[in-house]
Amino acid sequence: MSYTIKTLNKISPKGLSKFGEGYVLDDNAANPDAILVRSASLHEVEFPESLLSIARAGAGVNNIPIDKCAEKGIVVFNTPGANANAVKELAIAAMLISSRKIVDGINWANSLTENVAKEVEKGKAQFVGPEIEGKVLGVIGLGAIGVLISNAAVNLGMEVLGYDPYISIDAAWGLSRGVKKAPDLKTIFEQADYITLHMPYNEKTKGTLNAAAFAQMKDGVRIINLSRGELVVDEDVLAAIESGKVSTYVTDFPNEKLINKPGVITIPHLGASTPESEDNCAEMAAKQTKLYLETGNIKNSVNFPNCEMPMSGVQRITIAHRNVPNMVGQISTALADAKLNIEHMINNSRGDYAYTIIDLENKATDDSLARIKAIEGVLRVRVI
Ligand SMILES: NC(=O)C1=CN([C@@H]2O[C@H](COP(=O)(O)OP(=O)(O)OC[C@H]3O[C@@H](n4cnc5c(N)ncnc54)[C@H](O)[C@@H]3O)[C@@H](O)[C@H]2O)C=CC1
Ligand SMILES: O=C(O)CCC(=O)C(=O)O
Repeated sequence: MSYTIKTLNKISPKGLSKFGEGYVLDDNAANPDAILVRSASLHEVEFPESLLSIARAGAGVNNIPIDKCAEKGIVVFNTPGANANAVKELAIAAMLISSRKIVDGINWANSLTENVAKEVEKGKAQFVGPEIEGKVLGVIGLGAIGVLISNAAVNLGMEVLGYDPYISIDAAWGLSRGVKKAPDLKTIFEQADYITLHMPYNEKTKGTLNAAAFAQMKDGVRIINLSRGELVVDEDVLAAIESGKVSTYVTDFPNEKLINKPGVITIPHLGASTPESEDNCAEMAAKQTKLYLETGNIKNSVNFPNCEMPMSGVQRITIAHRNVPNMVGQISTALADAKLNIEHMINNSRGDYAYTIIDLENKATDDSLARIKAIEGVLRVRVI
């Protein structure tokens, strides 16, 4: 069996090498079995019938229409935590450059033409900025990145307040005891000297930092946004800088409104741009894709449930379907009517969608497969 993988964006060769024999890597494939992508938007893309999966080599999946994919039985993966350390390190740098006027200072030093050493000592007073030790950091979103930055900030001597209404048990276990729980955003807004955003961008989080939020914050607060531009209302943060409410806004998401504005430091989406994180993300994306193509097992999907079973029997069929009653009953009946015996089976659900893996003792007939495909709510049937 040979599979074609289409790659969008620069995906680390170390990760792509995981595919190995039997895989064709083609940037221009018209009918790929799988896509590997970083930040390229797939919202306007028409997906071919051949496409079985999309793997986001990274965390945020707002560039992928995950519900549309689910309806077509296309499994979407991401790579949880694979670039978290890279973002944590940039977040620490962002806090420091938001405080110490390092960027303005470097630009100024480079603009000097003569008597440089003397001019530096005379002019440096304009670039004084506060230390972060002893200050209050508000972390919004305590997932893979939020936990790392919270713990690092505690170690740097900051007081850390964390807010996450959906925190996972694993994330809670990973948090330093020094991190205090904020019961709501208001607490973060009212108490933090620095606020850093580490939640996903979606309809609920869009514009979380808006004029009403800035009004509740301390004067001179510093805002770090390495998550997604849309979480902060550009006009409102610019107005808050103008009024002195916000001292500095560091964002990894420059746009025409934000570049070259006083008080705004724009970084060209470098959060995950380290060799280590590019390798980690690509390796994880490749491994998950390979696993899915070769076994139908799903690991780290964002639109279907995770579902894994060791291969057994003579033939495996997988069914991606809507999460509706009696689906397993209808599938089993179609198989039983064709005198097909199930050796092992697993069915998991997640929200509106579910996934079933069945290992058969004998090969499925075309008729039985056609019957399963025809069941209302079945989105994709694969024979492996
Ligand atoms: N600048 C860059 O290059 C990168 C940016 N990112 C961005 O950072 C985001 C977070 O990444 P990870 O920590 O890896 O994801 P994650 O999924 O591990 O953590 C996200 C956390 O946000 C929480 N959350 C969801 N809605 C929330 C809300 N309304 N308020 C507070 N918390 C909420 C979730 O419960 C979860 O704990 C990604 O979605 C992505 O947009 C991630 C990696 C690189
Ligand atoms: O691939 C990249 O450089 C961006 C990473 C990112 O934004 C993410 O993982 O959400």
